[in-house]
Amino acid sequence: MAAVTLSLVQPPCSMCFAGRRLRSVIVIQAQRGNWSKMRFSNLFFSSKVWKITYRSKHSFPDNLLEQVEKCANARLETQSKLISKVAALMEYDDDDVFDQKSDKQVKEELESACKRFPAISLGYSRPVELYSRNKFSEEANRSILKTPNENSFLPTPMPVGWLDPDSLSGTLSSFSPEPLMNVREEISDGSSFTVQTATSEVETTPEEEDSASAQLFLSCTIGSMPGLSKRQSYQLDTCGFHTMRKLLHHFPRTYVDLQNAHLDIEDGQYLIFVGKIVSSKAVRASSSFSFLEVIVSCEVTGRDQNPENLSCNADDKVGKTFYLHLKRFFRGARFTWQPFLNSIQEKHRPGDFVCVSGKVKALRAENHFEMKEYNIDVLRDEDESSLSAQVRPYPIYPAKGGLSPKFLSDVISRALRILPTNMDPLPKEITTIFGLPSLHDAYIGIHEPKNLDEADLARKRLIFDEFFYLQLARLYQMLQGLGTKLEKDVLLEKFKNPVLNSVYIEDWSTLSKSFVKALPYSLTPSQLSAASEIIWDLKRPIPMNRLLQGDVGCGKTVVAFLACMEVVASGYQAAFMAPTELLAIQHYEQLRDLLEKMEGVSSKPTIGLLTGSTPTKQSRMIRQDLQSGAISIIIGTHSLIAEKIEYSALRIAIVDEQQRFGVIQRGKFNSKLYGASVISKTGSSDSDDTTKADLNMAPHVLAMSATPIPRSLALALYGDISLTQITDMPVGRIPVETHIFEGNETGFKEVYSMMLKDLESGGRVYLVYPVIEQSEQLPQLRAASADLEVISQKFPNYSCGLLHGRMKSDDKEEALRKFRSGETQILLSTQVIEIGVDVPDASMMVVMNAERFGIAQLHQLRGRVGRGTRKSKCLLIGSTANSLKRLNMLGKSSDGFYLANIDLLLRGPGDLLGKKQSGHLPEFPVARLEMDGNMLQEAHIAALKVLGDSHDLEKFPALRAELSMRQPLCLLGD
Ligand SMILES: Nc1ncnc2c1ncn2[C@@H]1O[C@H](COP(=O)(O)OP(=O)(O)OP(=O)(O)O)[C@@H](O)[C@H]1O
Repeated sequence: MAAVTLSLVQPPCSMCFAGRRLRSVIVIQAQRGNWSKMRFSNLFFSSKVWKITYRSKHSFPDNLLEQVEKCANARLETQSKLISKVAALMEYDDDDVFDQKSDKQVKEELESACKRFPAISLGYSRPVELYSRNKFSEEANRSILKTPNENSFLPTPMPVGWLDPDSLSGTLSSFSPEPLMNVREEISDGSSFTVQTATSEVETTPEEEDSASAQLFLSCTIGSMPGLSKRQSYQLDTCGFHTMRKLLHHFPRTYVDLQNAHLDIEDGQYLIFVGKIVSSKAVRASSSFSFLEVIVSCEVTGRDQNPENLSCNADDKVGKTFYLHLKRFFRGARFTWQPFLNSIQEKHRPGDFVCVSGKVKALRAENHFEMKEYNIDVLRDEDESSLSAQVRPYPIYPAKGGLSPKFLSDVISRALRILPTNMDPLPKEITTIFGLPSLHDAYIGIHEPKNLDEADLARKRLIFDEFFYLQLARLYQMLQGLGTKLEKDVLLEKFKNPVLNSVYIEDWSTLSKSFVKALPYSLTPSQLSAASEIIWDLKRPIPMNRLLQGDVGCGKTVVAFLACMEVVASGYQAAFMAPTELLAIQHYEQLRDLLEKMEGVSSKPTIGLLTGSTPTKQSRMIRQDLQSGAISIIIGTHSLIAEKIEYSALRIAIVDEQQRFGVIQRGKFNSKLYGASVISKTGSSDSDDTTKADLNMAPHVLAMSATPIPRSLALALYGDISLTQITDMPVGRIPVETHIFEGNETGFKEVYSMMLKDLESGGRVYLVYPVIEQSEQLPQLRAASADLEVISQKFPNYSCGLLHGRMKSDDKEEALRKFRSGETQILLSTQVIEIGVDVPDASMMVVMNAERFGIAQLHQLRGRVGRGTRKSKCLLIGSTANSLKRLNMLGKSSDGFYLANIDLLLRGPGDLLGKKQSGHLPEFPVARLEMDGNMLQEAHIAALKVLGDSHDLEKFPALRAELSMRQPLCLLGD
């Protein structure tokens, strides 16, 4: 049997609960038939226990009974002490049961009781505090949760300790609510009844106290919410609703259109009725199951829609009486007690006017409907009915952790009643500018909207908050890293007017100018302005953080090379990090060739290549050269940020954003601050800007995105980054022709014939497959390895190569080299070639099972061809006729940004960015980046405005507190 440990040294509030629990235990155990063992000095009290419990057959916890029994033979004071407990549990005043004693007597009694009942540790709290049910929550609790409406949401005056069936019924099925199991824990855990806030330090002045405490509301623990039983708060807490914020952020999944009842009710409709209770019956169905059935009769009037009655006057209204059977079920022995059943039955009195809303289910009898999930409000009089039966959206909540939607909606509704109106941390100015409701109204609007527009506006505000705090945190963190107010102002200004500054080519370094001269083509206007913008940044003593965006094949790499040249010209080092080894090698070779062609430069930059496959000895030498400054541009993969790598004077890190170079990696580059002593050997510095302050500056970061990321996504991913876009294509590019085929016999026949034609005219063909090996699970997928033989046989006059991720690095490079040089004319590959592979002579891209790839991905693949002057084609083969629809979109547009936006809408950001990158996207509970991207930009502007007004948010303490709560700095990386 469960042992009960009662600690009397608990805080008063918890004692009150401990008492209630103990009472429950006594009642339950007495119900089990042990009531007769109890000895009480007060006969009336004894009979009360008997009355309540006579029907039941439970057993009493031994030790408690023993104590009570022993008490009967003990001294009067000891006896009365225990009886006092029980009496209070049974809601009687001490005075009814025993006489008041002097302090001395009490003290003596306490000491002797401690000896006699080791299971009970007695303290010095006044018993009355322990049992006073009025001290349900603490004063501090109230100071935060108090509102004018509060009283109406305090617990209904049911017998103390009894569970409110209305709110608990839903939870019972999923929890095993064995009341005894939690007794020890609940009694001993008194601390949870004090107000606990999950806030970090919040600094407020006395004047702000009021609003600050209102803002703290959201951080109050769920246990501090008035009107919840300890059990309910425990259940809520266990299911993740630790704070009021968590609870209020359990948003409705959807809303159904709640309409006023009409004459032609259909099964499954959500309707509102106003009517009169006809009967209310609570029935004990078995020893552990009971139910309540309330029948409400409702008169509904309206025009008769029956065609047979069309002869009637159109203005004539007819009436019908509907009977609603509202049913609620209770599982658990304690819900079968007659007093409990009486109490719930009495809550709904026949004759009461009520407003009922919920989903109807037709019963067999005509005009009779059942409602299992419903809301019922008792109206004061019949006149109120017209007011109550207003059409409104009916929120449908998702269940969570076993808590039923009904229970959650009830608790949320209670929380809304005590929501302070002045809880909004956002400055009023911001909400006004962006036309947003206050936070209070947003919570009300999302949970209990009067109409769908209100719900929509509320959602807008909540989305705005999600985006706003993300932006604010990122910008705030950046500002913290800057020293002077001026620097901060300049940075914010730069974000407000992003395309602000650039350096004309005349002012570029000699090295950069010579590099431009060495190019076999002239830069496009877009490339020029991108390079100028970047070079302007490079000349400033603030670390650059820029994203270079441009459609596939637009020529981003050469712009990045120019940034390297500029840095090297100032006597510093540059690191260029590629996502794959293949690309690192490609960039290295491209740069090496261009440098070779460079003329009129006394000392050319020295370059190095470092990847995971670089032999140990060689990599050691490269590391040494980096440390000494002998290498001025290093190209490689992730190995560039390995711990052992030390740079002598790293000034810029260029990163291909395919790998989503997050703040954490950026931090790694930051940790590679160069030592002031060593300056790169190429230091033919034509800039005198190098100051001492420069030497300790974190490197500039230039990220390159081959995926044209819609601006909203870029903001969500980076927030703090400046954008540079290349919007034009090199001159002479011929748009790639896109053809879509169904992967049937005819389709393939046509594809092969087009391939042959292209090969005959000297072209080179990529064949891209979704998988390397054929799989039994997905036999419809063509596999690169398996197809090598088939294709070789089909095109016997041409040689085929194979390239996939499982090959060794050398083999991959060899396969690509052969294809680039023309030794092989057909390259069967997986999507490893999707990123950055540049073979200008390739003229045809064939994608097998194209529906397996995202639109943005296919656009990237298509970008592998048409990079030279040859007319190129892209053939997309869909497995089924159905899959062709989506592929057709590619046929219609070659604009990467347009396609990326479509992909974002169709498949969400995860697919657009690929698993690796989308893993870095923040999670937004209500916002969908693909739908709400515009709001992100508004939030960005708002964050800039707020920080512009107060760099460290000193003017907005509430906002700062909220920010620290929402965005712990550890989440922001670095
Ligand atoms: N202004 C230009 N005129 C002609 N050709 C150019 C120009 N700029 C770059 N190129 C060439 O265009 C091809 C593609 O350039 P690059 O690889 O830099 O593109 P990218 O934007 O990085 O593409 P991807 O997104 O595929 O990585 C290269 O062969 C490059 O030499």
